[in-house]
Amino acid sequence: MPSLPITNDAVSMESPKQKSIKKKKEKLQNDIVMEEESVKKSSKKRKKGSDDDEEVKSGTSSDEGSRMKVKKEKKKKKSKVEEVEEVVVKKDDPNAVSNFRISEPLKMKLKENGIEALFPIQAMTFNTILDGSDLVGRARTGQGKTLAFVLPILESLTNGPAKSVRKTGYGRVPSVLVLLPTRELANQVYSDFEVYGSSLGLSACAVYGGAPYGPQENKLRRGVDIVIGTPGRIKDHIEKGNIDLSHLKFRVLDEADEMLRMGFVDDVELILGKVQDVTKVQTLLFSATLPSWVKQISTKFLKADKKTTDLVGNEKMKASTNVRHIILPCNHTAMAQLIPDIIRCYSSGGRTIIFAEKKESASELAGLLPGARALHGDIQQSQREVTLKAFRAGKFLTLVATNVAARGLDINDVQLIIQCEPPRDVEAYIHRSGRTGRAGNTGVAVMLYDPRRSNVAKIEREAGVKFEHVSAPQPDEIAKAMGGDAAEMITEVSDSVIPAFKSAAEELLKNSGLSAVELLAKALAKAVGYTDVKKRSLLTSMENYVTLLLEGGKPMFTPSFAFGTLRRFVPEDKVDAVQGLALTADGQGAVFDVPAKDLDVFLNSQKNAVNVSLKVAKELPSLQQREDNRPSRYSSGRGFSGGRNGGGYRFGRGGGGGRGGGGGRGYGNRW
Ligand SMILES: Nc1ncnc2c1ncn2[C@@H]1O[C@H](COP(=O)(O)OP(=O)(O)OP(=O)(O)O)[C@@H](O)[C@H]1O
Repeated sequence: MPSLPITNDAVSMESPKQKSIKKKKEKLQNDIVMEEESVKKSSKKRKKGSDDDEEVKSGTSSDEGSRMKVKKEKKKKKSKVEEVEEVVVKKDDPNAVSNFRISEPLKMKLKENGIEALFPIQAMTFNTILDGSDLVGRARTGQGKTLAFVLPILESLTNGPAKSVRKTGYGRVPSVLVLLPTRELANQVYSDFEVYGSSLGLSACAVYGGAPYGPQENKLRRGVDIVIGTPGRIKDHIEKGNIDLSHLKFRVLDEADEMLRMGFVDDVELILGKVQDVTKVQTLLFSATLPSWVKQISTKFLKADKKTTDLVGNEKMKASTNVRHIILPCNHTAMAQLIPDIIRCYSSGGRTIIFAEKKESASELAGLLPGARALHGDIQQSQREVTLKAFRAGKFLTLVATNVAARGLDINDVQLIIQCEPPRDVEAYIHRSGRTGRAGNTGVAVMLYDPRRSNVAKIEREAGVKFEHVSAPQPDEIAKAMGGDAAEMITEVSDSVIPAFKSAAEELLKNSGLSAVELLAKALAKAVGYTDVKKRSLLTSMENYVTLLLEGGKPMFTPSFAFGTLRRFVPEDKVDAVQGLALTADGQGAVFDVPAKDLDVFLNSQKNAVNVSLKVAKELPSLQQREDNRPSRYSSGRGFSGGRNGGGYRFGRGGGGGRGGGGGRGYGNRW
């Protein structure tokens, strides 16, 4: 049977009607902004015109009135926006929930959770799954692949083809088995099945390693309809006789490529092989990335007439289109000091997930960043769950994780992803950066890299992203990013505090030797916790270093040639202190960092050189890329083939450690 057509993502699927509604919404939103601006302006005018305290006060109270009016208006208009939205969903959207064979209780539950229409991957696969086909589904991160299998499975079990054959009652054996790569993902998918399944009287159970067997066994013994778990623990339960797959109706491989890459391929095969009559089971395979070797493997697990819905296909851009993909040069020594500023500039006050390659690096970095917590495979499972729950609840805003958090995790308001170094696989880049910009929201992914060692071009090429190149945030950018927040915080402080603090303020103004504006600037900085302005180099992002550009009037083929040129006119000890020297992409020069205190020595010594130019780089030029010859982490679909040598590092202490990773069960040991 033919595959479903490959279509573009949600953005390009807008109908003319939807476009016109979108315009209406934009107009309404513009109106709101314009009205706000006009109130701001009139309040400014009032303040300007009043000299005496009383007048300012009355101006302020009328400001408050205006602000409340704007808020009310805004609310009214927002609800208009929502109304418009609802009309689109109800009347015209072919993906409206009402257009699918979804039963009433499930519809209600979806509505309760704000879901009125299916996302494209869900809409395009719903009937195929409900009508009984095996399916390979692929859509970019955050596009709703989980509900793409949850909804039709639930309907099939309660109102569709699987209804008549499904086991019910106490001690029933499961009808659905979902295999996925991480424990955190198991819990997340479990809660989707619980939320939506309970509305139809179906129950689910999550089973994964690191958690006690007892409660899992009890639940399985009482009988569940859906089992979700990681391959190792599922296999254990099968072997202990706790899971009976004889009446299975659905097998789902979520994040299939990662499961197989992690070395779970034997476990997965063994589990899937327990199903005696495969003709009676529907198998679904979903991921945002489907390397060709996974497609080959899928022919082994899925029926020959399986369907494929691939919303990425041959499109160049494989990563999320809702994410700004940024790269920033940085050496490991500078990382822990730089990251807080990246968060200040790019997180919009939301949550940040930082990805480190190794467990030790994640713990170490979490310890160095105020308010951050670590999540990785060496942390006890119960603590992992506590940490993730607290992160979801907003109790802390920075999570430093290994790849355990790279796949599938859907956490509200993650605005920023930071990757401490380029991952080896393009798939890892796609999934990590996809923890933001989900369900139509936007986000930022910043990847740190060492220009001399990292190969970002490979990721750029294979993920199809066009990286924005930026340098370490400089004080003016930080002030710009935070100044608005700071001003808002000050504006929000009640005027009632003025009399209490006025005399202290007057005293400060009199004695500080600073103007009122300068003092206020300091107060704004303090209000957002930024008390020390640091300049950073463009190349390594190190504090108190400056990036210099050396050009010699002829091609510079190697770093040693550049060092040799420098040695001709700069004192030896100063050349030895140079950091991060890298050749420019045009082959005509080199950039490197020098301690700010040595800057004059470098610039003045060029008087002794002929045909050489040395100047402070205003921006980082394009640099030569290192070709990546590292072996692939997996081989021909048989899971992870070996560890990675080197790559370990210590934060703030420089240097690269060398520790073999991997071993055992693929990544099990790495994260
Ligand atoms: N039809 C819908 N309408 C609104 N929100 C939805 C809809 N479907 C899913 N969502 C929300 O979108 C978010 C992303 O969904 P989901 O986690 O399933 O994405 P995904 O494609 O599996 O991503 P990843 O590839 O990263 O695992 C979730 O918060 C989910 O609740």
